[in-house]
Amino acid sequence: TTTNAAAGPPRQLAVDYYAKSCPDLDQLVASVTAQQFKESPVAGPATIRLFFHDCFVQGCDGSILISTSPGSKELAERDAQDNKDLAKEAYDSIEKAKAVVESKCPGVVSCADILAIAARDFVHLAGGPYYQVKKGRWDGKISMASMVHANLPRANSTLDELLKLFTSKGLALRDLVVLSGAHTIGFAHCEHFVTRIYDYRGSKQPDPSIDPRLLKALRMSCPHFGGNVDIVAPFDVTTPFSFDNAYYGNLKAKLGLLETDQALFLDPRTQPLVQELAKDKQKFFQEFVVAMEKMGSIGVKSGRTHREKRKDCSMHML
Ligand code: HEM
Ligand SMILES: [Ca+2]
Ligand SMILES: [Ca+2]
Repeated sequence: TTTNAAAGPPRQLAVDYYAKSCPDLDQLVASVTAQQFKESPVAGPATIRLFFHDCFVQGCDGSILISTSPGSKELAERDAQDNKDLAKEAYDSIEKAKAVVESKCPGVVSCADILAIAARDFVHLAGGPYYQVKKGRWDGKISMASMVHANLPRANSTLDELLKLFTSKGLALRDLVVLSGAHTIGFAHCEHFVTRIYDYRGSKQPDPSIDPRLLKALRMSCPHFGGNVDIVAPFDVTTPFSFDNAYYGNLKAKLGLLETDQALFLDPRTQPLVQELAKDKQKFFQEFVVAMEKMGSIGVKSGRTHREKRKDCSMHML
């Protein structure tokens, strides 16, 4: 075990945290995620991303689920610009799962834990690994839009910037590469890569590290100016709905969508990891599980202040 004097002893998460208080928790959440996966497939990738954005801002504490209080001057995290693209279906999944869990185990399970479980379910439903989720997170009470931007990566962050951010969360270079593999499913709006395909770093030219056919296709979907803001492109052009390791093979073939995706192959520090993961799907799965567990324990709330278990995950209880 490691000592962490400055932060105090880390709160222990445990797979069987609710074994007595809510023994069927995983099945209750699964009944909702399976249904959502069928009815609104966009909920899957969006919920995985929701979990990431929760953990990186104030730790995995459900802070991203809180709604802005009516009449409040300060917006909540979910209304921050960087969270605008998170599909409503993701929040709906968590609300629905919470309602089902509350009906069986009232006042017991945190929203943060439900989000962690739902994210795991959607990874698995899309063909990814199934793993046991450790639980015991408390919900936070603080949710401020102003805290979001500095704690999330940008689509054109450099590898050094990404590393700095991930390291500040206790994640390593390897975790960055492995967790980016979540981009094996899901889509991005044009705004996140439009500069890359028309005016890369002010050159008036596209990024030279994009496959010309992908470039052409992306330009057809996304005009430089005045395009439809709802248009999206898949992160993984080969298997956009399947949670596999194709993402890494794509990076080798210059098929990365964001600058940050392609950077993982371009940088000599991360290229060997990309090569490894492209070759071995099982290895990617094993490492993804470990990295998700690490991400899922960022800033987990302990102590008596600023913690609660909300009845309604979007409710702001101050
Ligand atoms: C490494 C830095 C990362 C950057 C710069 C980044 C950036 C982005 C951007 C710009 C989008 C598109 C959003 C949209 O237009 O709707 C996106 C989507 C997504 N991200 Fe990331 N991301 C990163 C890491 C991660 C991590 C660590 C995870 C989870 C473990 C993740 C999971 C996802 C998923 C699943 C989507 C698809 C969402 C959907 O289709 O609704 N990303 N990301
Ligand atoms: Ca949070
Ligand atoms: Ca895929």
